[in-house]
Amino acid sequence: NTNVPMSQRSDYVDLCRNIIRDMDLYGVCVLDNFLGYQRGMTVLDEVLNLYNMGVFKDGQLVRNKASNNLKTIRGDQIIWVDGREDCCKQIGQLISDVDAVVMGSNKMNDNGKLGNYTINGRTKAMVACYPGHGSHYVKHVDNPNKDGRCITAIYYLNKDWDIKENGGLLRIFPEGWSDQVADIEPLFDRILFFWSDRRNPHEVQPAFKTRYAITLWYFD
Ligand SMILES: O=C(O)CNC(=O)c1n[nH]c2ccccc2c1=O
Ligand SMILES: [Fe+2]
Repeated sequence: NTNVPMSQRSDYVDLCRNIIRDMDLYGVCVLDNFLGYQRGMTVLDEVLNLYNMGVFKDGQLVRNKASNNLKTIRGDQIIWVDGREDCCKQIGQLISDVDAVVMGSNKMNDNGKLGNYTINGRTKAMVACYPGHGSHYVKHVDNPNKDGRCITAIYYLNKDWDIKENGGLLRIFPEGWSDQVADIEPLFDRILFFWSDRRNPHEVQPAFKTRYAITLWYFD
């Protein structure tokens, strides 16, 4: 039942309850098979098409930690998409499905909030590509200084991803969980939610295969 709108899916309520519970307990939530294989592939095709059109901005320059010289490697390459562009209709559908579960969870929670937030907006979709060759993202907090973003939602597009071979693990260091970390593999059709603030410092470990993800940040 992945071709019906998200809010009509039979497991919609379960998905939202799952998000509410995990966000309240851990501040992190991972859902697999979010769109289903078919629709996941249509989103991947649009992203590959964008990449092959060369519209991604060059990634930020980061010093290659491995070599102590100043050889720089390109980190993530990104493009912002609002989902209504002709070339991004399927990405647009993904966005409305993520909206449906985030807003659904927001409304469904007994206090009508998700983690004391009343979500009322989001950024456009940031399509990111880590071009392999060790490209990574240093440990950081998405929203360290209360810029309004409260939930990070990341949809992964990487088929047949072998974490040992390909790297690119997302490691979250949830605050308050002493030495526990959350290791998330960037697997195809997986979606991840986490609080964007200082509760969730995280890093993208070096990737050795092209690694795609689509990120939305929700505001309250
Ligand atoms: O891809 C992931 O698994 C996690 N990704 C991140 O945490 C992440 N966080 N903040 C950014 C800001 C600008 C461009 C890319 C990023 C970025 O990939
Ligand atoms: Fe981040």
